[in-house]
Amino acid sequence: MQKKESFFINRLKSIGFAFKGMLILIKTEASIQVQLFITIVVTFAGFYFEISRTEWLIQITIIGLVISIEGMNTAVEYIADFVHPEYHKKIGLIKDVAAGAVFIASIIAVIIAGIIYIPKFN
Ligand SMILES: Nc1ncnc2c1ncn2[C@@H]1O[C@H](COP(=O)(O)OP(=O)(O)OP(=O)(O)O)[C@@H](O)[C@H]1O
Repeated sequence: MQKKESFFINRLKSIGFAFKGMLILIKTEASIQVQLFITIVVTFAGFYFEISRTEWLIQITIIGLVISIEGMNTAVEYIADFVHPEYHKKIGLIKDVAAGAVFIASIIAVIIAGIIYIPKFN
């Protein structure tokens, strides 16, 4: 019983830490703020163009993917700056690769947006 209680309390604490991390990302990361603005715009677009249930699912999934990877990219930047605050070729490579991951998800997001919304203008 004691063990079970501490398990749930620990899980609740973890959710608290994760929530704190999410707020830090929203408050401090310009790229996350831009992505949240885009999220608001495409959410309005989704209602305006009355996109289908499947289109909503895909739209929400890709938004979640882009913002989540952006968050991981920020974490990689924090680690890189912590372990090696000075300029280093390897740190540049690590940050570029992390940014590249966000870029891949963003390209896919733009393609998905095109597939969903371009036909609505025809
Ligand atoms: N310590 C470093 N050594 C070498 N190159 C670096 C270093 N710090 C940054 N860079 C280069 O500058 C780029 C931008 O790094 P920075 O940490 O400023 O990210 P950012 O512009 O804040 O990215 P984001 O917009 O995703 O938060 C890196 O991708 C890398 O090419």
